[in-house]
Amino acid sequence: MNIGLTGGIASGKSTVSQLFVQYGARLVDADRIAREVVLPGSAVLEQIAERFGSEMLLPDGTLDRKRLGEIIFQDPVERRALEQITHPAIRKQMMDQMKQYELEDPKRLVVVDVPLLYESGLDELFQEVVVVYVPASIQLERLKERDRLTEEEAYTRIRTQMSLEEKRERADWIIHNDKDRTETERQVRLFLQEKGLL
Ligand SMILES: CC(C)(COP(=O)(O)OP(=O)(O)OC[C@H]1O[C@@H](n2cnc3c(N)ncnc32)[C@H](O)[C@@H]1O)[C@@H](O)C(=O)NCCC(=O)NCCS
Ligand SMILES: Nc1ncnc2c1ncn2[C@@H]1O[C@H](COP(=O)(O)OP(=O)(O)OP(=O)(O)O)[C@@H](O)[C@H]1O
Repeated sequence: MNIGLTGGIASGKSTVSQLFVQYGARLVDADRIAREVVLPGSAVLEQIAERFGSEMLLPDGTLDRKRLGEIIFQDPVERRALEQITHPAIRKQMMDQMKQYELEDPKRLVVVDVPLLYESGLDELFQEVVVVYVPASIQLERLKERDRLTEEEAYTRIRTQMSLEEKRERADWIIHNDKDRTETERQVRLFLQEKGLL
């Protein structure tokens, strides 16, 4: 079985993914793939340098993620341009990994963590979509704290994504991550029990 796991920025997707892994699932992580497809020497990194300028590369040839982030989270045109370059490669790699894991062990759960799952219209690819939900105030606080952002910077990033309320409405299953990690783990176990996976 496969599930698509999504939510908002800093709502707790990685935290919940790791819990699924603890209970035996295999994980496909779109953020991680997004980092792999821009490694030095890749066609994607070359296209980014062409479109955004070679000043997007650090002296060691890797992508200056902070600098590119400052541009794309503020400007929808630039963001679209980056997505058009990166998303096809990310999607292909994601689907390849998912299919390979399913072939290797058809009974084992495959969790695919995709931040922009609904925004990119990928919900039909998965048997079920699980949304990791937190109220907006907690999302803002956790994002500010984790990424050392000001209130304004954190808001700007949150606003680039579909609201968590809308994602929650579309979800097949919701995991509430506003309490402590033990409570979140209880909900992960409940999901696995319901699906006969625990
Ligand atoms: C702009 C980049 C270089 C900034 O890197 P940085 O290391 O600061 O952030 P990181 O990649 O860890 O992303 C953190 C979170 O930002 C959010 N985010 C990233 N890209 C986008 C986007 N295009 N639109 C909205 N939210 C985004 C996601 O919630 C993600 O989990 C990077 O996010 C990127 O390459 N984005 C384009 C690829 C993409 O869309 N990735 C996200 C889904 S696969
Ligand atoms: N139940 C919780 N209680 C307290 N802090 C939490 C909880 N769950 C997650 N966090 C913290 O909130 C922050 C965001 O969590 P996490 O990194 O899992 O989110 P994410 O959705 O994967 O983020 P991104 O979209 O940026 O990849 C982290 O600093 C994490 O340690």
